Amino acid sequence: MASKAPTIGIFSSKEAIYLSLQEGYDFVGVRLSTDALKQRVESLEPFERVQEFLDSEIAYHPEEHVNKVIGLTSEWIELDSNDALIAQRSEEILMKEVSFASYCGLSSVLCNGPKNSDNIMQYARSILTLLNSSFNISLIIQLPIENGHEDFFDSWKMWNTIRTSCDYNPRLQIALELPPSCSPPIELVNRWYAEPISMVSISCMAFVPNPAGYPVLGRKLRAIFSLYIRLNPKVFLWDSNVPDKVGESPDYSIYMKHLFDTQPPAPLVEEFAGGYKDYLQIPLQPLSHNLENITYEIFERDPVKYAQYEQAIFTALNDREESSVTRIAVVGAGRGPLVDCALRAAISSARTVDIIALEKNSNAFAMLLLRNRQDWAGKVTLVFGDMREWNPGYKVDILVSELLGSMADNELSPECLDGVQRVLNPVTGISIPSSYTSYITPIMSPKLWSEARNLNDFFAFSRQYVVLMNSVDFLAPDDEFRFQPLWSFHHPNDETRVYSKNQHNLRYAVARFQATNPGVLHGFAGYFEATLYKNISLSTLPTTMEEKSPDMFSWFPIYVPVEKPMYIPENSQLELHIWRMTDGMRVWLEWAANTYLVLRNGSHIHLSSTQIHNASGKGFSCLMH
Ligand SMILES: C[S@@+](CC[C@H](N)C(=O)[O-])C[C@H]1O[C@@H](n2cnc3c(N)ncnc32)[C@H](O)[C@@H]1O
Repeated sequence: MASKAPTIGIFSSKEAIYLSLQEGYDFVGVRLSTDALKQRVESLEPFERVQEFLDSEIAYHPEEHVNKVIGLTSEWIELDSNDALIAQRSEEILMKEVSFASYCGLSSVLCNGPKNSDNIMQYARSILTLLNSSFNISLIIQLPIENGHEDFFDSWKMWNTIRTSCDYNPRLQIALELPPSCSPPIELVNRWYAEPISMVSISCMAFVPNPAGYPVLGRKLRAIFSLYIRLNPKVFLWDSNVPDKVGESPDYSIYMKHLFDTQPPAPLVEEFAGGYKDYLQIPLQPLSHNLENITYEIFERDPVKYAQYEQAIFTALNDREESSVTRIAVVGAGRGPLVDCALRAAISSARTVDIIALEKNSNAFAMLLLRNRQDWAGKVTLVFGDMREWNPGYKVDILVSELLGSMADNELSPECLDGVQRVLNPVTGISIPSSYTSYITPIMSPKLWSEARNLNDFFAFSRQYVVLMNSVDFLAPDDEFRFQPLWSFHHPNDETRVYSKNQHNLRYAVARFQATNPGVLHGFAGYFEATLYKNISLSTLPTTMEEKSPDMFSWFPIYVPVEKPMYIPENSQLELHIWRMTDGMRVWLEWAANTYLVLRNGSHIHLSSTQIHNASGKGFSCLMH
């Protein structure tokens, strides 16, 4: 279900505003000028200017419902006309209409989209002039999801040129028009989903009567619309007859609200963290910082992660001699949820265990002391300190840890576990997790990229961000190569390969992706899979999470941004170079991307490259101490 109540509006005249609102609409779209303006403009000599509007040319004046009105600019203007005079007059009129709308106190106006891709730069320049001449008002450009051109992406390409020319101005938004007979491919539907759609516009002609005579949308339109509902856009119904009295016009608003109400429930993660959609968070550094109580509390709300750990410990215990006593060390125990898992697994496997809980955060350790007294009857051995310096004088059988970040190793699990594996029985010892692998895919997301830029921080594009991704489109086709593995870590590590200054934990990977459709690279999305024990795993990877750890929401993906968005033409290859670097004190990522055009004969032409981001970890690194 959409998270907010829908906002539904309809075309109206100034006189019918009150009536339309009484009919149940949340806003109305009202013309700003009348046909008299068009007639006067057509009769002007080429050297004459439009000057001020005449009384008969103004269709709207400020009134009490001004906050529920969207101004509709003149449909007949053509910023992208081949005729220079028409283009110039159009810009003049649009400037006047927007200025008048702003004076009236309207917060947004709806403008016709471009029609002529040959003159798209002309259109874009006029829009930028308009944005620069107004400060409070948003320009919503109406664009069809597809414009009937042979190239399905033609309408999107025009938008992309305008948006890029206007330097991603946040007051430039889209009213995505869903024509009654449209049948766009899913790649195009998904592409628009990543764009700043503030409105979906549907002609009232698209409604057809159902058997009971009520207006409804056809199956295809309903399916497309149902996806965009998740963006909480305004819905604008146009082509309607302006009613003279309440109850006269068909019940479009009731039907649209019904459509919102009958959407399938949102994924669990959205119920839990819907407010965090597309919100950039700097990754935690649980090794060098002490986490707050609330952070632990949020971790502990995900039942799936702990169920998987419990199952892994249970299976590992079952694999041990029935009569043996198993020493389990939970390292980085936090407030103790994995200790609970180990205790429950011991009961269900009927094994005798000796549990040690180690934690270096003195605040969380206070909680472990309390829990040991209140919940564990003092049976758990508590150790305060850094696991890398722990010298218990005995070996443990199972080492349980959860030190994973959104790209698996980015919270320095490898560095911590390398340091503590000395205490693991070298022959039969088990590490839970036993391995993990990071995955990556290129993404287009004007939203995430703009959020990073709006941080106004010199190092904004040197960091990675944890994000519940929503306004994102994948640039690689939906096949087995969309998400590519970068590197893995295994525990216990082969000690002969542990070098000084942490050099054995350096990694370098090159991932190559085909892009069949055009797009813009705004960065990469990172995920991980972890094997806890045998076939018991955790996954945040969209292709395997359903099978391995369904409904787990402990980790959002990571956004690895690129500083300059890079246009990706159709049939090109995208190459990511990514390094996990370390100097023995810190660990950081560096990354860069290249694009190549793939010719029919299979040869590649280099198109462009990004800089290497975060060189020497100058912008962002994780401290090892
Ligand atoms: C992601 S939290 C997990 C907490 C808990 N095990 C859970 O699953 O809810 C990681 C914990 O490991 C601790 N930690 C990280 N590095 C550590 C180290 N080198 N030695 C001891 N504790 C560490 C942190 O303080 C934090 O409490």
